Amino acid sequence: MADQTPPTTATGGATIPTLGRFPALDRVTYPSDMRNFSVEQLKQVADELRAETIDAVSTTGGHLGASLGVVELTVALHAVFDTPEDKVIWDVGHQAYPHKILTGRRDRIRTLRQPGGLSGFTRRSESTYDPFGAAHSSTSISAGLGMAVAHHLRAEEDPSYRERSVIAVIGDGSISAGMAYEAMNNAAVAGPGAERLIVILNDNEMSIAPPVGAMSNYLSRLMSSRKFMGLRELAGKVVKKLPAPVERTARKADEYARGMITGGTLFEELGFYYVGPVDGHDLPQLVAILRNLRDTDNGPILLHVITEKGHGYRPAEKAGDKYHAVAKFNVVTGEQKKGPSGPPSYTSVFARELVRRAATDDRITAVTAAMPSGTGLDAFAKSYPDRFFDVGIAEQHAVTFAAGMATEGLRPFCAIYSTFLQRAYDQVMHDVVLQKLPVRFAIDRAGLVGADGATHAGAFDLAYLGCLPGMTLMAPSDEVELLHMTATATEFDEGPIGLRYPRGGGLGLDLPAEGQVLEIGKGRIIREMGRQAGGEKGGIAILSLGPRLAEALKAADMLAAHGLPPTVADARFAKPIDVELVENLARNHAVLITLEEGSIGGFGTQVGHHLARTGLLDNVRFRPLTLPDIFIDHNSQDAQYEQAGLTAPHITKTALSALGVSLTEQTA
Ligand SMILES: Cc1ncc(C[n+]2csc(CCOP(=O)(O)OP(=O)(O)O)c2C)c(N)n1
Ligand SMILES: CC(=O)[C@@H](O)[C@H](O)COP(=O)(O)O
Ligand SMILES: [Mg+2]
Repeated sequence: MADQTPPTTATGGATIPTLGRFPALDRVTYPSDMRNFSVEQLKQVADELRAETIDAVSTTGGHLGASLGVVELTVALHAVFDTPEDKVIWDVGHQAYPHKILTGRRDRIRTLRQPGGLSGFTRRSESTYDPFGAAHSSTSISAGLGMAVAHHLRAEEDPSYRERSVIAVIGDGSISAGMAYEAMNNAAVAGPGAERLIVILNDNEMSIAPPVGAMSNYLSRLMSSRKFMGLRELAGKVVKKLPAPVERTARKADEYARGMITGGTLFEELGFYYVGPVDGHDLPQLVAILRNLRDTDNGPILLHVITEKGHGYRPAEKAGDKYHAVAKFNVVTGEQKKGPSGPPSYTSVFARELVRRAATDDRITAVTAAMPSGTGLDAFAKSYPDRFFDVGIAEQHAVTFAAGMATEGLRPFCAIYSTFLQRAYDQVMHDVVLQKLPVRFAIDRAGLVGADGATHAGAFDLAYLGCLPGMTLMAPSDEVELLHMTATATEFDEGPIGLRYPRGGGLGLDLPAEGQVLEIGKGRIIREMGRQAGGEKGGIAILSLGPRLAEALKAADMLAAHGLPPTVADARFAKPIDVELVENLARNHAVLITLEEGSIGGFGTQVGHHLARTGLLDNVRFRPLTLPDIFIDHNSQDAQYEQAGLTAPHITKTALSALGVSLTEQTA
């Protein structure tokens, strides 16, 4: 088969096999199909796999750069290990597209991130080759260690249960997070089974942005101070299997000797057997090394692999972001098909106001956990590099770091996606809220986010922050409101405050030159029709929090067409709720609907609780509209909200049915 080399095509300066002609890859539906391939054949599989990945993502969009960097590693892992019995865990899972193609999902790879299609991350329910679901980073070593230890326990109970290798592949960005260290700290002492854990550090010197921090510097030094490890050195390095106590003594002596000669690596100090650095694009070498590691139970092992993000596709290699996440694109030119430029994103409006305010307030600082462009703080960094802090993928640290700054009289803005702030919950509660520290949380990507799906949905922040005593929480209904709320957060020194806003563009409203400071805990009436229009049935009130207000207004028009124009109010604050507004709406309307882009337990719960405690619930038909109690899969944001039942027709239907009016009755 090696002589069946496919013709090649120039694509963006890179040379890849002609699309659609994959003689080697076509023979591989599952990894076992290539386990008897020669290394030459595996190389051909890798070339074709890269081309197939590029072609597929050009039609779907997605996380291309990370996937291209691990093509050779993916082929080598599946060729050498007995997957799915041996477990390969991809940290984050955004680099797992080639893995999906090789593990029975090639026929669906062009449904990636599409409605009803493959997830953009690993997922247990999708394949037995995905032993652990991911999307939030830095979980792979913990999960892998758990599996390795569990395998051993199971094997002890049941002799037919063969011991397995567990491989966790983690990036240089993801290894900066605390969880990775917690896992490594535990690995060498976790007990029997842990010696079957192989951590592969996929070091491409990139996170989403260039990686930051001492660990990243350390890895660069480690890489540049040692030449790539060759097979000969490896053979000397991998100690033969010995009875456990002797082995441990031998390893101690070995580590000591290496420490004396070369300075032990951090990983060796943590009890890992460090192997590397090795060239992660040299497939024959990778195969040989992995075979050696597979056949030793001398771990836990850390294999340090050097790769290039975007490798093998010139437009990605040349791009500053290495094509971390791309829209659909032209394979030949690499040009991305960005849609028509819509209104400015919420993110950029927040950043604009923050930058403006920071010009006259040097107490404002900004903290991101490895998402400078995603949070818009790259703009802040350009203007105020000394007041900008990218702490790496370290949300917990980011929050407590901001708390420390707040104790010194600064006005820190901690800008974190809603879904990633979940990881720092105890820091929010214990380090910030309990101490009433004025940390400002800019909670981006609140609500449903589209193609990243359930793992990235900002569904829960209203619930998990709203229940904290002394927390103030705002949600803008449009971009002008976001400007005001950013201004409000800047001036609010009474304690912690959060503003949550969605992924994507605003309504295209004209933005005033500056935001106005809002009165804390006060909403606003947008239309006051429900009371008069209610007639004998009583009127309808819709109290909306956040950008669903646009749908509330559409529903208001629909209800008006039914002769029942409602009152519509914008709550602005999820906490403290505007008690006066809520009570008036409840007293003066037969139906009160709350609306929010968040889960059960959020704004509607706060309102419902107040109504119940004051007895007002006895007299009003209260209908809280929230995200449903399910995880909503990847889809367009609009389709997700449709599925969630948070669109104008749903609101209308809810209002009418609460009044006991059927739609057919009204249309008749
Ligand atoms: C807890 C958490 N914070 C932030 C992110 C967003 N994120 C996804 S991938 C990524 C960079 C990962 O870098 P690295 O591990 O080096 O992988 P690479 O993309 O370079 O292969 C970040 C910050 C995340 N997925 N999870
Ligand atoms: C993999 C990951 O977690 C990020 O790359 C995420 O997909 C970014 O999402 P946004 O596109 O909303 O910034
Ligand atoms: Mg990286």
